[in-house]
Amino acid sequence: MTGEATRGGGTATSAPLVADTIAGIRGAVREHRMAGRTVALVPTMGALHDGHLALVRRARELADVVVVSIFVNPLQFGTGEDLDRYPRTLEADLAALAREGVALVFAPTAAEMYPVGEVETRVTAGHVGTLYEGASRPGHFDGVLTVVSKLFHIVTPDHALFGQKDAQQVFLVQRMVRDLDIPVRIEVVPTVREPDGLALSSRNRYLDAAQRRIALALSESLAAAEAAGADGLDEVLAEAAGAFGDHDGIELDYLVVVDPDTFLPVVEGTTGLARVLVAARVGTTRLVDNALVTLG
Ligand SMILES: Nc1ncnc2c1ncn2[C@@H]1O[C@H](COP(=O)(O)OP(=O)(O)OP(=O)(O)O)[C@@H](O)[C@H]1O
Ligand SMILES: CC(C)(CO)[C@@H](O)C(=O)[O-]
Ligand code: BAL
Repeated sequence: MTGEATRGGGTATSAPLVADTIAGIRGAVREHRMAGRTVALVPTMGALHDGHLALVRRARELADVVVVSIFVNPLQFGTGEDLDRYPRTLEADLAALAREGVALVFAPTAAEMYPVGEVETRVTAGHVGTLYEGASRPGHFDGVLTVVSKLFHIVTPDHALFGQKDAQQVFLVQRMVRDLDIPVRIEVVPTVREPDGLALSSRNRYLDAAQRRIALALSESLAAAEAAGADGLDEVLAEAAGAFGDHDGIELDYLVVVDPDTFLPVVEGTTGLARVLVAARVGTTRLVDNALVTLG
């Protein structure tokens, strides 16, 4: 790697090597490959928390070398969304990754990833990409899949890790890998929660104390859904929606129960495993969560 392509820091044994160019990370990965080492990629947008670190820890179990990418991808943000205010905490992120023994960090600029500005060629997420998160954030999943596919081409990992918290993203990434024959194994890591149930999320930083309490409606709605599973879909939806009735200051965006295999909504009378997806706005902050339920 060239000096320009890297930003080290700390001791050589514990601090990750940080590449901000595609050539730099490719060169660093190539060196590990030549030494016969396997590689796992953890794609993130930074502002790291214990959810991200759970992905990193699992990645360390799966491969010899862990690459964490930190990139707030403009392509997956719509007009009026929080691209500009999204938390950027690179120094703290690097310190956390050093403690986790991460070898390599890829932290490119937008100009490095998209040198001509808008990209003309994109991966399309298809019909499921237009539902739920995709309905509220048009183009979001095309942006996610495009950058994830670029990251796969740049890092060429054996394994890539994603959090179950973003369930629709997981489904679409897995399908992209299958549809496009990308030679990477996708590992899904369970959602890490606060002791009171709130799913960890970088966007939780936007919440004040009162909003933080109100945001518990998401995990409470999922707990209500799980408890009502035996009574079937209509009860699950009614019980889960009830958790939002108890709170002012939160606006339900969607609450839906989907078939885990197709990610399409299930109909009343369906039995077996299904996934409840929920999204809500607390003030100006959008939060998502999901859980498995057994229907019938
Ligand atoms: N609580 C969590 N548990 C497990 N994985 C998580 C959790 N939160 C995020 N992840 C995963 O970490 C990866 C990077 O996510 P990202 O950087 O967008 O963080 P985030 O907390 O989801 O941020 P945001 O608030 O923007 O949704 C994704 O695969 C995501 O699913
Ligand atoms: C996968 C990802 C890093 C792509 O930008 C992002 O969508 C995220 O952090 O979940
Ligand atoms: N964690 C999902 C990425 C996003 O909200 O843009």
